Amino acid sequence: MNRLPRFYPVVDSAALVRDLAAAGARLVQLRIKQADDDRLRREIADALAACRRHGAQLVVNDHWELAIEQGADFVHLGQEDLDGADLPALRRHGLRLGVSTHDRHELARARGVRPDYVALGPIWPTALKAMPWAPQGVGRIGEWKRAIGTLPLVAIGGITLERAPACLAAGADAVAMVGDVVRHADPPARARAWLDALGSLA
Ligand SMILES: Cc1ncc(COP(=O)(O)OP(=O)(O)O)c(N)n1
Ligand SMILES: Cc1nc(C(=O)O)sc1CCOP(=O)(O)O
Ligand SMILES: [Mg+2]
Repeated sequence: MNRLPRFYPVVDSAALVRDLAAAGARLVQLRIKQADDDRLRREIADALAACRRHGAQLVVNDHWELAIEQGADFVHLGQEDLDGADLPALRRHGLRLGVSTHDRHELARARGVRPDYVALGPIWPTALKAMPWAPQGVGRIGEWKRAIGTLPLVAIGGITLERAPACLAAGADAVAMVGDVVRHADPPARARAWLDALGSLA
């Protein structure tokens, strides 16, 4: 298992994938929740071209068939997506898999599909989406890491640059975020600040 870059931004456009990859991000997720297949194809293709140009890896959230078609590096799936996804097809086409977890049951289910990383969230409250889970707290990162060992763990939910070191110290291998970068006045500059703060391992 190749180590995940510690800085893992989640964005909703190929343009932002491009800008963050150009700024130095080496793992970026394209998370588009409402779009028709033609637009999704264009966005994924453009995001992938930008990642290839800058030596970054692209994660596609939800849209696993288009991710296979376009040759993305990773797919990220939520628990509700696992039933409908053709996981053997992902493996056949060489895509790696990230799975969301929010409680012990979901962690056990995620581990059962042998993902390349699991995510735990929301660590802190998040404004991005309504979630039925209470904030996990930093302590649960350590609990998850002790449970999964060398399987990479991504922390997500309310994570800011200021909060990130606590997540990494608690055992997260990477930190994922939306608002702290996407809602910043200058997302590429914020990405560079993240990369500087997380050091060469980012
Ligand atoms: C790195 C990472 N972790 C968790 C999520 C959430 O994914 P999911 O459960 O599929 O929910 P949506 O993002 O689709 O609303 C993620 N996207 N990335
Ligand atoms: C997309 C997502 N998934 C979560 C989970 O817990 O599975 S929390 C989250 C939102 C992350 O956005 P922000 O960094 O702005 O809080
Ligand atoms: Mg999803």
